[in-house]
This record gives sequence, C-alpha cells and structure tokens, in this order.
Amino acid sequence: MDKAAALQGRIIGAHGRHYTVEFPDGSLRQCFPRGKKAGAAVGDHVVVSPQAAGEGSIERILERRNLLYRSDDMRSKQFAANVDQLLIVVAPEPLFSDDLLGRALIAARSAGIEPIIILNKTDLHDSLPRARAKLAGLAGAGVRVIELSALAGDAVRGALLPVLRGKCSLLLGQSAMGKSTLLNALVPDARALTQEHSQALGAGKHTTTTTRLYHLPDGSGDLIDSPGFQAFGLYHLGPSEIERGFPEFQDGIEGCRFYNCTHRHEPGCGVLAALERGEIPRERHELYKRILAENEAQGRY
Ligand SMILES: Nc1nc2c(ncn2[C@@H]2O[C@H](COP(=O)(O)OP(=O)(O)OP(=O)(O)O)[C@@H](O)[C@H]2O)c(=O)[nH]1
Ligand SMILES: [Zn+2]
Repeated sequence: MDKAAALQGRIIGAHGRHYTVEFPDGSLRQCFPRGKKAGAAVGDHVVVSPQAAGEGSIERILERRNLLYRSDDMRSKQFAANVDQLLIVVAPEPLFSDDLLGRALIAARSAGIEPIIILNKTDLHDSLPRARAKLAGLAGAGVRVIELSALAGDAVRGALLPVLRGKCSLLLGQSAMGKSTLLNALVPDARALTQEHSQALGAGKHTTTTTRLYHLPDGSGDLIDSPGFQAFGLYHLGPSEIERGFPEFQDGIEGCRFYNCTHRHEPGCGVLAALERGEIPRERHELYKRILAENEAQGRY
C-alpha cells in the first residue's frame, strides 16, 4: 500500500491524548501523536500522516512562536501555542482571585504574550467599584483593562471584535467569571460546533473537549477557549521571569541598591520603598513572595 503524503495542518482541539487537526481545505482529522511523544498544544502547526477513517498521526510539531503553560507538582499543563494575546476574564461576583489573575499575567509576560484583562459583569453596580479598585494598580502600570457585560452581546462584539481582529487570542478565566457567556456572544455557534466535531470524529458524547480553537464569524481572528483552573503553578519560571510579571514593581526595581535584589528583605530596595509609600498594593507583593517561596520549596533555585 502506498504511504499517503504527509499533510500540514493546525491543531484546533485537544482532548486528552488525541487532537483535532484542521487542514487548509477546512477538513478535519482526529490525530494521535506518534509513539509516546507528547507535548502538542492547540495552536500548533503540525505535520500529519493521514491514516484510514479520517484519522492521522502527528509526526512533527513545527517551530512555535510561543507556548503558554502552567506547572503544578511536577506536571505541566499546556494552554496553547502561537498565541498573540491572552484575555483574562475576571468579574466582581464572585470576586476574582488576585492570585490566579497575577499568575496568568506572569505566565503571559514570560511567554511574550500580551495580556488583556476583561472585567466582566459591569452590570453588577454594587460590587463593580471593589473589582475596579483591585485592578487599578495593574491598569496604572500599563496593563490593558476592557470593561463589559457579557450579557449584552452587541456591546461585547463592539468592544472585542476590533481587539481580536487578525489575531489568535486565548481566553482564560477561573470558574463563574462568565467565560462561556462571552464565548457564546463572540462565536454564536460555539456549543453546536463542539458537539458536531466530537460526533464527526467519533469521540462520543462523554469526551470533554478540553481546549478548542474557534474561528471568529467574520473570518478575521481566532479565539481559543480553555477549561477553567483551580491552581496555577509557575515552577518553570526563574526569579527574574517572575519579577517581570509584576509591572508595578518596575519603577522601584530601578532604585534597588543590589543588582540581584530579590525585593524581600534587602536594604535599599526600591520595591520595598514603593510598598511602604503605598504605591504597590500589599497583596501584589505578597503574591510575589508566595510564588518565589513555592518555587524555592520545590528546590527550583
Ligand atoms: N450579571 C451578569 N452575569 C453574568 C455576566 N456574564 C455571565 N454572567 C453569569 O455568570 C454565571 C457564570 O457564567 P458562565 O459563562 O457560565 O461562566 P464560566 O466562566 O464559563 O464558568 P465555568 O463554566 O464554571 O467555567 C452565569 O450565571 C452567567 O449567566 C454578566 O455580564 N453579568
Ligand atoms: Zn529590590
């Protein structure tokens, strides 16, 4: 039997050990990594050997521009590859976690991906000021914050489609922030598409698509939806990468007496001075110390 020619495609779905790969003609194949090799992520461009029954094996992952991932307890979890921007969805109710938001920002910066915070549920007028206040420091340090209510579909499209145009964006958020509501406003047939794909690929009803790339309706831009998360370890990052994830520290860092200052106890530390003056929110510095301590406890450095 002739060996079919290899095809080049892009991973648009990750479901445990198998992947949905999309080809330039729009066709899809369910693909498995060859051998034990793992590590492919949604957004990866891959070389596939076609197999029978619409399947394929992933022979090679082409060079990626970036990869966003987290690492908890010796396991790493890849969110997506070749991403232009990270949209982190937060809300006033339930009030978002500073910890998870902060970690997502660090992961994005270290991967060279622009983070954008989406403050959802702006219709909850009573709790909105508290959420805004929590984001003020980041906004002041140059992180883009877009406010909207996912319930108002037209307004969502008006605010976000220009931001998403021509880019590959990854949507991330802890549970109940409104990520699914937002996705449905942007990609109206998202749910139907997911079901259709899992049926067409014989993946069965019970296969939960963990991560999925959607093409925006006007054909200009892609949006990757990833599952919620409870933990967000950053064991793979060194101290300087963690430090860079705190844009509000940067002015202070320029004033540190020691070039290798860790901004925890050193005399003449510009970050601690800014903290004392109230220019850096205390919980941000606590998060910074917590992540360093976690990684040190792992024996990372
Ligand atoms: N008031 C208000 N409620 C919203 C808004 N967006 C979403 N919600 C509600 O918030 C709840 C959670 O929304 P989902 O879209 O399911 O949240 P999710 O982030 O996808 O949550 P998981 O499915 O747990 O990951 C639902 O009851 C939504 O109706 C909003 O802009 N305003
Ligand atoms: Zn310092």
